[in-house]
Amino acid sequence: LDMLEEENPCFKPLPTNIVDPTIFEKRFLKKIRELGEGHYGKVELCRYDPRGDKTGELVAVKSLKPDNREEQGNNLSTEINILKALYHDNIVKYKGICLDESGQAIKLIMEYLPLGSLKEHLPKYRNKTSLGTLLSYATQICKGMDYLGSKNYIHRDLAARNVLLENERTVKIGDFGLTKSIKDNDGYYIVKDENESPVFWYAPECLTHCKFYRSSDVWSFGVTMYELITYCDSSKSPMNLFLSMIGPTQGQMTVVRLVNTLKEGKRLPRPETCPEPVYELMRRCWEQAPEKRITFKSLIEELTAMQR
Ligand SMILES: C=Cc1cc(F)c(CN2CC[C@](CC#N)(n3cc(C(N)=O)c(NC(=O)OC)n3)[C@H](F)C2)cc1O
Repeated sequence: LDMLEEENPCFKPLPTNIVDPTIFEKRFLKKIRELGEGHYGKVELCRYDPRGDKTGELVAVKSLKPDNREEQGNNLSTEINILKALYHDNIVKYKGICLDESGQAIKLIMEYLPLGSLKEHLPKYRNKTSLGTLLSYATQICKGMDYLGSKNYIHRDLAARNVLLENERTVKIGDFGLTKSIKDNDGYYIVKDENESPVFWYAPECLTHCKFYRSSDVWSFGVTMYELITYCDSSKSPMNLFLSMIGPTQGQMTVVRLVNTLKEGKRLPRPETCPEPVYELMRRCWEQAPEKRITFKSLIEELTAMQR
């Protein structure tokens, strides 16, 4: 029998030095500063420093505010499960999770991209960023979005503030806080909590019927491209331009005025630095009817052709 035991691998003790690299221990996660704040939580820059000598790696950590934990807990878990399953050069990398002792306050650990979002970066590096580079960023965003759509997800919050720079040449979609699966509800998601919605990036069907399709993400991409071409100049932001078009209103009247303005066929105007063909592409993202809008696949082809 002991011959059997020594030889048989089933009896060998499991090695204890195998650790799961996606589990981060709270005691080694040291907060450095806040990177952003959302409705229900925040994203912080942390150093994971198990050796305690500041040689650990920098990571971005998303966590929920205490009073939103129970209602938003499953949203963060959903976001974690979505990001964990996404592998694409233009999507921020999932690194793991951090459980706290109670196991209540789970945290999402992502790679840290120190150049930050396009919203912060483009205004500062306007003179260093050519139109070609902007079109390359737009193409990369479409590649990430086309991949997301191929996995039956809709993003629902595509905007320059959620696109990160890995380096001067590479961008990644960095936040999936509102991403939903449309696997089993025939191609659209019913938008529930209005207060999350960035209305000036939302397509008409989202504002009127609370329905969000893949093609609603295309509309938001068009608005994001508008931001790129204007180097995220806040004086020309989609919000400021739409407010100037619909007149300063407040509260829910804003959405009503916006819907009517869009229904009349009014759209964000062509920025003076924007070549006609590029503006034409934006306009094809802003077709009133969702099914008439250009797809991310076609956007990739047309944007690539423009860069030749
Ligand atoms: C709880 C919900 C919630 C909380 C939030 F704070 C936000 C808003 N937040 C999103 C993540 C954010 C922008 C993007 N993309 N970002 C990520 C990195 C990174 N991975 O490196 C980064 N880097 C950076 O700024 O370097 C100088 N910024 C930025 F934190 C804003 C959205 C939310 O849904």
